[in-house]
Amino acid sequence: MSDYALELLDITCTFRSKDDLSQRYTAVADTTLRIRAGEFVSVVGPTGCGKSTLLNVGAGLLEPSSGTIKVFGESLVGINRRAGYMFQSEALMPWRSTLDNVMVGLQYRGVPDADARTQGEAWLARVGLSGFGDRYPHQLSGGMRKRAALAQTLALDPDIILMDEPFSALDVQTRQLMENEVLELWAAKKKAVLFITHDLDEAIAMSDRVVVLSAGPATHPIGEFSIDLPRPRDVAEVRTDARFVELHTQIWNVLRDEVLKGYAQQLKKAA
Ligand SMILES: Nc1ncnc2c1ncn2[C@@H]1O[C@H](COP(=O)(O)OP(=O)(O)OP(=O)(O)O)[C@@H](O)[C@H]1O
Repeated sequence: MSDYALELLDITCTFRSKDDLSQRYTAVADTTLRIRAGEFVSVVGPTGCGKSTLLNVGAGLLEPSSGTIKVFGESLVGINRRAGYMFQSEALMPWRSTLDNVMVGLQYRGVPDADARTQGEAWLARVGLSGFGDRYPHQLSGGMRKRAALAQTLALDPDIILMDEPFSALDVQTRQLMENEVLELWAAKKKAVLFITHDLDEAIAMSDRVVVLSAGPATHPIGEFSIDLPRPRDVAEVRTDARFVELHTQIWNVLRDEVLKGYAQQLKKAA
């Protein structure tokens, strides 16, 4: 079996420009990204560079213009059924209770209702939401909704977890609590994680490896850093570690110019 859970090989994604349909825009070019089984990899890059595009390619939601995707060594066709996703936006269905939201994926998979309920309740307990199963999403705080979404994703026991800035809407303290919870759950099950974030501190604190993308167009990896900080980690405490500071400086040296380029492009687009 392949060592890699997910391989994005020589991926290029070209879109019709949103502003002028006769123009084409190459968001991502010739990008190769491999994630080992059990590895936690973060991808950082300037705003609008193509991070979500790569994640969508890995999820099988977006077909690249060229390149190959492999899942545990097999070429991916259609949706990546070994992967679970957690996006920035809320994925909970507002008309379903929290427990029903967690159960729904299992029910779609044909798990009998009683089993789905037992597993759903166990997942709610694992993410600290015991007793909240009958609440509706609007009756939960932002952090609780993220916990419910996490339970919904992990209940399906995916071998690969794709996360696109899942905690960016949360306040700093809640965010750190959630990051620690994700690390604990990950340490127990050791799934492959592809984590997209704007936040370099978050990327370093969580990951085994951080990949830096260039500013667009034709975004591609321009740096890769192994994060040799010991585990288990507390995301707040690890930030004071001398090695964390050293890694942050090294990665920021690569990322800084790209962030400035990305920012200039956003200003140009807005003008
Ligand atoms: N379906 C599409 N059609 C046209 N252009 C697109 C499409 N999807 C993405 N793009 C463009 O591709 C580029 C990369 O977008 P993407 O959302 O992947 O960036 P990102 O790094 O995730 O952004 P952010 O950091 O703001 O979340 C952007 O310029 C975006 O406008």
